[in-house]
Amino acid sequence: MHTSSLPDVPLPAGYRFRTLAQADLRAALDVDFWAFPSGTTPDEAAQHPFPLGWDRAIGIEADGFDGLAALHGSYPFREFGVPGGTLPTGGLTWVGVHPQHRRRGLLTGMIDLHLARCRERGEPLSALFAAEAPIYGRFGYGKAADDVRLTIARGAALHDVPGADEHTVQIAHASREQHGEVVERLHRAAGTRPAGVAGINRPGWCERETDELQAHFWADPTAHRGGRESRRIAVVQRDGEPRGYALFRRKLDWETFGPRGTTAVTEAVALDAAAARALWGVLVDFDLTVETSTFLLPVDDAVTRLLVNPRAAQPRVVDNVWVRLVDVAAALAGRQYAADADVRIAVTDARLPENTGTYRLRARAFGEATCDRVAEPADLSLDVRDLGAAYLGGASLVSLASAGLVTEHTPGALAPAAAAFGWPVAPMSSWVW
Ligand SMILES: CC(=O)SCCNC(=O)CCNC(=O)[C@H](O)C(C)(C)COP(=O)(O)OP(=O)(O)OC[C@H]1O[C@@H](n2cnc3c(N)ncnc32)[C@H](O)[C@@H]1OP(=O)(O)O
Repeated sequence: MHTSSLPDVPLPAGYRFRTLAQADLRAALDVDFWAFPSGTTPDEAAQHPFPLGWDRAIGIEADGFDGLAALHGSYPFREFGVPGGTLPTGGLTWVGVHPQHRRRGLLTGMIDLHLARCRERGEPLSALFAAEAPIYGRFGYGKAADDVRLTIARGAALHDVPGADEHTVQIAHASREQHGEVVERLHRAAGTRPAGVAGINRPGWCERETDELQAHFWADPTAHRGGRESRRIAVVQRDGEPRGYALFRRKLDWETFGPRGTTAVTEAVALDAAAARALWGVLVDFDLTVETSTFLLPVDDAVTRLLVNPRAAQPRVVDNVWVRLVDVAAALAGRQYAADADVRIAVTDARLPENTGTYRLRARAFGEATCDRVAEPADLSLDVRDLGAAYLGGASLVSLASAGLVTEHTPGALAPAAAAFGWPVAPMSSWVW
């Protein structure tokens, strides 16, 4: 048992944190499957790549209990997209508590440990995908991004884009050996310059940065296919240069009157409008299918504009990444702003009281930003959770104020601050970690 390297964070009596190693894989999968019921067994799952690094996987043991009572981990995102740049971010994940031990404060202890370790490692942010949306607000995480999910009828009309017909689309079995490099390169480019405009990135975007994550991402176990075919890829090219790709799986269904297959697109990126038009033209027109569903797309993705009848695609908007400012001053100074700003913001943070205070943020539009603690009256005040919601530019401070979550103390301070906290491109992560 190794606990000495962990910060001293309390747990309820009878429970203790424990660092984990490869020998704990089965126990980790077992508690995970207790938390997330699965048709797969831990023994089966142990055959496939495990995405967590063991240096960041922490279990909880309980007196008189075999196995692990709880588990959590985090991914070391060194380059998590924030407006105009990237910041090191602890991507909280694999949070699970055995049903016998729930509602005793184990999640609370795990969050405290996670945030303490983020601070130790110099990660000014933490981010996560929430299994259930009500869980994480109490711990200072705000809903920072949405994604949109579409169901596009086969053959749906798309606007023409000049140059689209100069592209070719190659369709193949997807594999890390064949496509790992091109997918990584295009995915990174789509996050850095999603609209082809220099300096305007997509906040919330992050790469599968570790080898464990890459191996896990490309593994394609039959149990995870939901009855669909193995993973396929469409790569759109212009003059032999890849300009976008989509990962997808089809499923064939027959009814009395004919085929009713579907295509599920799990990730799609394109570097410009013509490439997007060429790619989606293929994705919405597979033989023997009636519709194409999408998974995580930015709410401002090109396809939402390419569709002549976007309403017919039944858009559903769902919470995507949640963000928690672990070090408020470093986080506020570590992003760019969409307008000049000079504003004093009072922040409350019950979980990390060292963050509570007033911050003077000074920024040039799309340029340098500084943030200092001040002992001055605040122009605006809000909780760290709501600062997390606004941080990636996805939630306007004005909209938060309309729900009573931001208070304007200096008349006229709110609107310019809201403009500065915005960003020209909607935030989103293209994959769930
Ligand atoms: C980032 C990720 O990995 S998301 C994955 C989260 N995991 C899951 O959803 C798997 C199934 N669920 C579980 O494993 C557990 O029930 C957890 C992790 C959600 C909660 O763990 P617990 O140890 O029961 O939480 P804990 O006892 O610390 O509760 C802290 C507070 O959160 C609240 N809470 C816990 N779970 C939920 C929930 N699902 N919805 C709403 N509130 C919740 C508790 O009521 C408690 O509130 P209180 O302080 O007002 O009393």
